[in-house]
Amino acid sequence: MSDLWRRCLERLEGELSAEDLHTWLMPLQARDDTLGLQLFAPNPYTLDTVRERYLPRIEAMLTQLTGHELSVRLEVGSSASRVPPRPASAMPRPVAAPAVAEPAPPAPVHFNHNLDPHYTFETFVEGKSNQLGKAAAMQVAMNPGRAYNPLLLYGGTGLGKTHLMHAAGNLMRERNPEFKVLYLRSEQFVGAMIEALRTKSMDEFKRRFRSVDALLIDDIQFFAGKDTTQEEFFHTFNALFESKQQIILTCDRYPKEVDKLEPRLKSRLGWGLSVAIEPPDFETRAAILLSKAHDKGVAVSENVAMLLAKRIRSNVRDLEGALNTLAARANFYGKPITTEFAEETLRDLLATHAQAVTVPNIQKIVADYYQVRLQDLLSKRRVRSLARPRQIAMALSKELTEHSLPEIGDAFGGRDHTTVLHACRTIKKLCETDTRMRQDWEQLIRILTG
Ligand SMILES: Nc1ncnc2c1ncn2[C@@H]1O[C@H](COP(=O)(O)OP(=O)(O)OP(=O)(O)O)[C@@H](O)[C@H]1O
Repeated sequence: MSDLWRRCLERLEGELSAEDLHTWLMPLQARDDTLGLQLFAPNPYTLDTVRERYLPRIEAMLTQLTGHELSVRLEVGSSASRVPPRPASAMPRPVAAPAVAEPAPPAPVHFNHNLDPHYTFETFVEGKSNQLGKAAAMQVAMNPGRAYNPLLLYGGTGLGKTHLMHAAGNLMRERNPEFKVLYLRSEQFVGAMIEALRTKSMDEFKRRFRSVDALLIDDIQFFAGKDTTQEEFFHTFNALFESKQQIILTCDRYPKEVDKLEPRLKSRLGWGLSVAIEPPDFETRAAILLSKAHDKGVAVSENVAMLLAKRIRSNVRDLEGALNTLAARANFYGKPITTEFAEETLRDLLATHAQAVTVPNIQKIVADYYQVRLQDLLSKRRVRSLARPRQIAMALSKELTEHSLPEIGDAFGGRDHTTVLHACRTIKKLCETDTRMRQDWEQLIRILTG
């Protein structure tokens, strides 16, 4: 690790909470030379957060440590795989003005340059939860504009939608380097449109968006309530669709359920294929961890991967964050990542994830979710409106806590363990056959573990 960065972290340790430090700054890799400091974030999300929340503080601290203002460059990647920064953008500057970071200018919209090369199908771990999404994204990448148009990937945060979208874009480019792929987050689309309106260059805006071979827009739920944007997107969509240019979109839920999204847009989104990306099961979580660790060159045993996969169920981003924290800590202290080291290092984080998942908490959340009274949920009444939520709460208790069947039965008004077992089997079967049930189940897991 860069010595300068290590000293900067040591100083910041006194200022920031341990959780913030571990989640956002420890996972960064650093390289410094006479020209400046380069920080590598493991993913775009960390990069954005560090830039927004911590960059001014980091810059001020570096100025303090070195006595001059130092150029800090932030990018996604790893210090092992990068060439040194170009001198022109990294000259040390004398301290003339106070070390306050200027707000970052809006990112220009460039074709192709905005695809993350690390997000490929090879680095994507397949499991039951994302199989369909991966297959569809691959199909689209092999036959852009022809397989499914638009392809819409939807599901909770941090489950790999962006990864798959980039993977499709990268594969299109690999198969045809001339292919113009434009990826952007929906906020960037909105920003570009506002800018075009302000500078009266809507024609240029339209031309630019309609001249791509594939348009990839992330998190379209942010279009909700933005009528002018939706109007413009609608026209862009039509133009692309008609000339068989590929559209790939992601959304944090099934678009029909997004309020304030125009009905005609919702209907367009349904023309192609919509695929749900669901939270990965235990085995997939462990496999993802091992694969990420391998990619980052971090030695992690199966036991450690299983420990994290068992305790962190919320989403892959959280899992990856935990791995980055572990890697950075192990590097910092020069220690191997054993299960004891992982337990110790991630104690607070694991406790936060475990906290929500108690049987009483599950009961309360399920009662709220189905709008039944807690005392009714725990009562002996057998009406269907209570029986089903009760079975779900029991099955969730088995899935998410370490309690035994008899203990869970006790917690539900002294029921027999066979009743709990029956509940678990019924819910499992229903999840396989009933979409609504599966959505409820996934949603509840997200609420409880998110
Ligand atoms: N199956 C997987 N295999 C490998 N990595 C994965 C997988 N699923 C998710 N990830 C990783 O998890 C992180 C978060 O994924 P991503 O950003 O794609 O989530 P998302 O679903 O787009 O979330 P959001 O809606 O918050 O943008 C990324 O680093 C991604 O590489």
